[in-house]
Amino acid sequence: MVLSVRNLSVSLSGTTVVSDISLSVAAGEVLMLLGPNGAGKSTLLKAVSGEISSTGRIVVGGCELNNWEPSQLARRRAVMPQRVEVNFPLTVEEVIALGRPAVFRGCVDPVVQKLMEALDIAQLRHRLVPELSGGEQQRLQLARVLGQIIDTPGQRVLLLDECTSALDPAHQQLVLEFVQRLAREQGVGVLAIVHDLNLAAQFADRLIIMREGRCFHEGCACEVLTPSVLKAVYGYRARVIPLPEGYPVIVPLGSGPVQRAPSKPSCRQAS
Ligand SMILES: Nc1ncnc2c1ncn2[C@@H]1O[C@H](COP(=O)(O)OP(=O)(O)OP(=O)(O)O)[C@@H](O)[C@H]1O
Repeated sequence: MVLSVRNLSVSLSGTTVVSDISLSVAAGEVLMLLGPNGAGKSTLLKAVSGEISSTGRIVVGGCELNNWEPSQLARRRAVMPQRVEVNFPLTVEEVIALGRPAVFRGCVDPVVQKLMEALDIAQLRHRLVPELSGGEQQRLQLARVLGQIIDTPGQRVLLLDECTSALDPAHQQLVLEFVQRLAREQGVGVLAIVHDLNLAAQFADRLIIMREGRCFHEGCACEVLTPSVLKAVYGYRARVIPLPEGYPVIVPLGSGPVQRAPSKPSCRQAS
C-alpha cells in the first residue's frame, strides 16, 4: 500500500469532525471520497497530508507520516488543496517549475513541458498567473502538484481535493484521464475528493462515501452509487443506469415533478 490510514479522528474547535476512518490506497489505484458538504472530506485529506493534527496512524510509502524528512516526503506525496490563491506575478511555466527539483532551475525541464501539454496549458506558458481564468488556474495548480512526484522512483501518493471543480466537461475528462494514466503507468496511488457522482463512477477504482465524519459505505461504483445510498447520504433522488462501458451513470430526479413554465412547451412537445 502506498497509503494506509488507521482509525483516524480529527477534532476542530472541540468538535469531532472526522471519526475513526480507516482506508488504504494501493499503487496504481484511484480511490475517490464522496459525501455532502461538511461531511469531513477535506479535513480527512488535510490530516492525511499532515497539515492538521489527528489521532490514529498514517503510513505513506511504508513509513509513518511524521517520520519522513520533509524534502523526501515532498517527492513521495503531493497535495492539491481545494483552494489555492495565487496573486504573485509569475508565469505559468515558472509556477510549474516551483514544484520541480532545484537541479532543473535555469534550464529547460522536460517534465514541465510534458505537464503543460498534458493539461492543455502549453499555450499559456508565458501568461501571468493572476490573469488566468478559474479553470486555467486549476489546471496550472494540478500541473505544479504533479510535477512534484511525476517520473520519480519509489512509492508515491497523490491527494486531490476537488481538482476538477472549476473545469468544463472536456477538461474534466482530460485531467482525470491523465491522473488515471499516471496511476496505472507509474504506480502512483490517488486519493481524490469529488462531488461529481458521474466522474466518480467513471474514474474511481473504489469509492468511500462519507457522512457526518464517518465512512458510510465503501466499494466499487456499482456498490456505492445506488439510489438507496444516495438517498441516505445526500437525501437525493437519483436513477442509476448501468452503461456497457462497465460503470453506471447517475441521473438526478429532483425532489418531485418538474415545475415547467406555463407558456414553455417541454422539449418532447417541441420536437
Ligand atoms: N477550523 C474549524 N473549526 C471548526 N469547525 C471546522 C473547522 N474547519 C472545518 N470545520 C467544520 O468541519 C466540518 C467538515 O468540514 P470539511 O471542510 O472537512 O467538509 P467537506 O466534506 O470537505 O465539505 P465540502 O464538500 O463543503 O468541501 C464542517 O462542518 C466544517 O464547518
